[in-house]
Amino acid sequence: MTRTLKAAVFGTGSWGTAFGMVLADAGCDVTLWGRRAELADAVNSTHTNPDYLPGVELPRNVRATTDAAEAADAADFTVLAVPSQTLRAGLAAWTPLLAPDTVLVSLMKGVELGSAMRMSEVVEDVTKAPAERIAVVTGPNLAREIAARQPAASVVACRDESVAVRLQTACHTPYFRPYTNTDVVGCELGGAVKNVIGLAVGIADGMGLGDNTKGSLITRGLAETTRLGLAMGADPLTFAGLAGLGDLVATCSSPLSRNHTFGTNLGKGMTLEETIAVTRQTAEGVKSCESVLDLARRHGVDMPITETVVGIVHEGTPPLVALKELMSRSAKPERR
Ligand SMILES: NC(=O)c1ccc[n+]([C@@H]2O[C@H](COP(=O)([O-])OP(=O)(O)OC[C@H]3O[C@@H](n4cnc5c(N)ncnc54)[C@H](O)[C@@H]3O)[C@@H](O)[C@H]2O)c1
Ligand SMILES: O=P(O)(O)OC[C@H](O)CO
Repeated sequence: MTRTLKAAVFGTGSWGTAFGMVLADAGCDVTLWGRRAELADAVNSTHTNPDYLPGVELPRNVRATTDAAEAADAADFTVLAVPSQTLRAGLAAWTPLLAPDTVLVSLMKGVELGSAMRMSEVVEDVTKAPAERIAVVTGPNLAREIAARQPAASVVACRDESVAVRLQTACHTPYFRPYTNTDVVGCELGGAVKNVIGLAVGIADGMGLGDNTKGSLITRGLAETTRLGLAMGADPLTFAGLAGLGDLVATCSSPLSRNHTFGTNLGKGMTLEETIAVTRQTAEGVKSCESVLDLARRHGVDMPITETVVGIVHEGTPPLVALKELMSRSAKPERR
């Protein structure tokens, strides 16, 4: 008889909880770790996460705790689902508690400010685990839709393909179809930069612009993501897949996307402060647009849409002015 796999999920927000549900539906025993005792109690007593996934009934093999050691104990998979900019500090505290040889799984779609590290690099830096034991799950996976068990595909990326296959099996359900990939750099960049492009498309939507603008931003957004990926050693084909185009389309089309919604509010004329005040959950692109631009500069890559988003979000450039600047750049061939 095969042993039931154990998963610890650090982060009881919308994606940590929804992915915990996927793992549980696939047969794992799942322990969510969160900071607040009331939320852990609610998960254990009502089998719901009323703060992040109200109305969704969680499987009975999902439980929650505020005790990081209890969550981490004997976990085959340690899943990390906190806001990207908080990962380093949280993980430093959890590292001594991690099960030996656990596979570390990042669900996060951001780039660290200052270091410009991708999340798997932060995990490696803090835990000193080998890259072969660090995996990434990414793709068009809006948490609310996954929690409703609507069909979706995803990517499980790890440098060691056998580890990716193990995780693929552990999270494969009738509604969640994970594909493996060994291009961790490309998969992570796809996830992080799509949030920035999602902000840009949201801004355009908020300004009342139409589908030509959206199609152009998505396509040119993918072009600049691919340029950065190539400079960083990623496989350009990754960006035509779920971690690239797939996630970009989902994020840029959906009112469920926090990045898209954040952009829409800015495009409608709300200030950054007003927009932050009405945003309850993590919109990674707001901070990561700066670290993505930092990465682009370090690699000598031109990312005009990302630069435009940084201008609007962090430098107070009015969206209309930023758009005019973007459109008045000198003409160039499509493939350069
Ligand atoms: N929500 C989605 O649809 C979705 C899908 C795919 C990937 N992601 C990515 O997953 C990551 C997590 O997103 P989410 O949607 O679960 O965010 P969320 O805002 O719904 O939840 C974040 C969780 O982290 C906790 N948290 C905040 N600051 C913390 C800290 N300093 N230490 C520990 N915990 C802290 C919050 O209390 C909350 O439980 C992000 O990188 C996001 O881009 C989200
Ligand atoms: O709500 P967002 O904008 O963080 O997007 C959620 C997921 O990343 C979509 O795949």
